[in-house]
Amino acid sequence: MGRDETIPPEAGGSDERAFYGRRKGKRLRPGQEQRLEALLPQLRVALPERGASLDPPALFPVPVDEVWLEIGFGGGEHLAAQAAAHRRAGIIGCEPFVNGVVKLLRAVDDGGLRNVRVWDEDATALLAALPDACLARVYLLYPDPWPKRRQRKRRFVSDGSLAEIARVLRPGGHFRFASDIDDYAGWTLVRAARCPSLRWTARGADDWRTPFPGWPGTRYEAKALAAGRLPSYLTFERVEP
Ligand SMILES: C[S@@+](CC[C@H](N)C(=O)[O-])C[C@H]1O[C@@H](n2cnc3c(N)ncnc32)[C@H](O)[C@@H]1O
Repeated sequence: MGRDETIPPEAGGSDERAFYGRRKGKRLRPGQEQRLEALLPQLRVALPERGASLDPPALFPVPVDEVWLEIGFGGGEHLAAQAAAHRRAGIIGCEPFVNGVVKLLRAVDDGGLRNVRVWDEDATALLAALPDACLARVYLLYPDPWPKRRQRKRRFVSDGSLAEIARVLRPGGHFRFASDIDDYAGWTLVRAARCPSLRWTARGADDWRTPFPGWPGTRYEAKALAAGRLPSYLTFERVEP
C-alpha cells in the first residue's frame, strides 16, 4: 500500500494517536539524567518534514544490511540482546516511557551498540515517516493489553496500524507479535487476516506456543510466565496482496 492511500478507519493509522501509557515513572537518579542528556540526542531519530520519508539505513553510524523496528521496547532488554547478537542489523526502538529509554541507553553504552537508534514518542508517527518496504522485521512484544472492553480501542494493533506495519515491511519481511493475553492474540489474528499483505506463517498446532528463533525473552514475558500465563508468539510474513 502506498503512503497516500486511505488507512482504514480503526485507530492506529498514520494520523491517529496510539500512546495512552505513562511517560514517566520513578524519579531518575542523577547518573540516569546525565546519560539521558548525553546519549539520547545522539541516538534519537529526527523525523523529516511532513511528506518526506526517512532513509533508515542512513540513521546508523555503522553499515547495516537491514533495519528492524521494535515498538514499545519497555526496558529494552530484548532490543539490546538482539542488537548485540546481530551487529549488521540496525534496530530502531520506539518507547515513550523515559525510565525504559534510560535503561536501554545504559545497555547501549555498556555494550557499545552502535546499531541502535531510539524514537522516544508514539511509534505511529515514526511508522508514518518510514518509506514503503524499508524494514526486514517489526517486533511488537507484550503490548499494553487494555483488557476492559471500552478501552480496547486503545490497543496498538488495529486495521490501520497493521496496514502501516505491512507497508513498511519489505516482501518476505516478518512482523513478530507476542502476548500473554489470549484475547489480544485473537484480536491480532482477526485483524491480520483482514490485512491482504500479511500472512500468518503458522504451520502446526504448536507454532504459536514456541518462541521465535534466537529469542532472548522480555521483562513482561518473565512476569507473565511467573504468574502462570502462557504467551502466544505470532509471526506474519509480508506478502504481495
Ligand atoms: C506492557 S509493556 C511491554 C514492554 C516490553 N515490550 C516487554 O515485553 O517487556 C508495553 C510498552 O509499550 C509502550 N507503548 C505503548 N504504546 C506505545 C506506542 N504507541 N508507541 C511506542 N510505545 C508504546 C509502553 O510505554 C510500554 O513500555
